[in-house]
Amino acid sequence: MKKVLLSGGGTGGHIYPALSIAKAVRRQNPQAEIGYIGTKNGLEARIVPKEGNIQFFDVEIQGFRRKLSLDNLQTVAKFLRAVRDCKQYIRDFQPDVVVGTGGYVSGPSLYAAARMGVPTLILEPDVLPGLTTRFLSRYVDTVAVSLSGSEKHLTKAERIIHTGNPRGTEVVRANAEAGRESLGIHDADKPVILIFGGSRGAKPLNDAVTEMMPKIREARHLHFVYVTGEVHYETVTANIKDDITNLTVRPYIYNMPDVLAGTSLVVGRAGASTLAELTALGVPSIMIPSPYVTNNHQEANARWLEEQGAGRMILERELSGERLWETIREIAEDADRRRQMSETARQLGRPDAAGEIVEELERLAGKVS
Ligand SMILES: CC(=O)N[C@H]1[C@@H](OP(=O)(O)OP(=O)(O)OC[C@H]2O[C@@H](n3ccc(=O)[nH]c3=O)[C@H](O)[C@@H]2O)O[C@H](CO)[C@@H](O)[C@@H]1O
Repeated sequence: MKKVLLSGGGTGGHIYPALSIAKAVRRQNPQAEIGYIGTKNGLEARIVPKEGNIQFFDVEIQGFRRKLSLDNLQTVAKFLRAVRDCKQYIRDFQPDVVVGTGGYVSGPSLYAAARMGVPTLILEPDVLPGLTTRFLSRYVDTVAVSLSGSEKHLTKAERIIHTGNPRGTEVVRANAEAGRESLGIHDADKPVILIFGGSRGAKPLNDAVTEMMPKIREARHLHFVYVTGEVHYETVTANIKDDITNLTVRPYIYNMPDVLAGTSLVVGRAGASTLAELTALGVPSIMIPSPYVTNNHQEANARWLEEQGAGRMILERELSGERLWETIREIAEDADRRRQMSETARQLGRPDAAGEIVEELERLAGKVS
């Protein structure tokens, strides 16, 4: 397999799995050429170029509204234009296989590829497949699912394989020491508590963290890494005094695999990639699922983790600085409990996911060429 064209966007949960696949492809064939179809204004336009050596093709696309609306006519027009652009990119790049990892942009890319007879695979990261996967499932050659249960919503798919999320593979290869160093944490024995609200930050979580700041300042035996999300950074940091020595605040973290590998406890949202990362590494967590997602799927994710004993869940409507602090304290200060949660989490992980996906891509590429 020499040329792979990836496509996924909007949030980290769709971009990072695609990049993990790119890395796994290159481990097998360092000469492989990788292309990426994304939107100019999406997070992918910032993240993908940082990987280096990936050709970026941009398309314009917008999502469908669930209600009947005039906007949807415009969406259809944009979709058709995007399909035309993708066909041109595919003709230029000549990929052996096209891979989608979700987000609206995967729609035209995979649809165009399937129509042109180029082998296609889509990865579904969540238990409840999104609109794009449901639409594409009848056109693509393979749907790779991350969590069992997805398959029953994808009855039109020709072939479904269970792989897990490739982000799991990437984090187990990460370097914990480099992660801590990059944040200026030099004490190897100090438990690190990483707080982040998905790839874009979460205001309700930030409010709770602001409320517990006096407690954080006192807990010198712990180190807190607090990722606010780019858009919230200025407002949040304006209220934090800069003399808190056991706290590192960042708007965003680009070397998350290394940072996660050096983390003792994560506090955050329950998106699919985050879950894959925590379970592959065996990091205990306190999840505050986002209630603003389709079919409340993050609560299902968080509940799944809690029921197995790998994490704790606090619903956003019950979140307060005090409640969060108590839960952090219970786990952070009990090393045995952390070890137990960590072991349980690790048993749920799928560290081989990327390799399994690459194997399927090889099979698909070989089928046609
Ligand atoms: C709000 C929303 O709609 N979220 C959805 C979105 O994922 P969303 O991007 O919100 O969340 P995910 O947990 O899936 O992915 C976040 C990714 O960003 C990384 N990260 C995060 C912060 C940071 O500073 N640096 C960094 O690298 C994390 O390590 C992770 O790899 O798509 C997922 C997959 O369909 C869904 O499960 C989520 O429910």
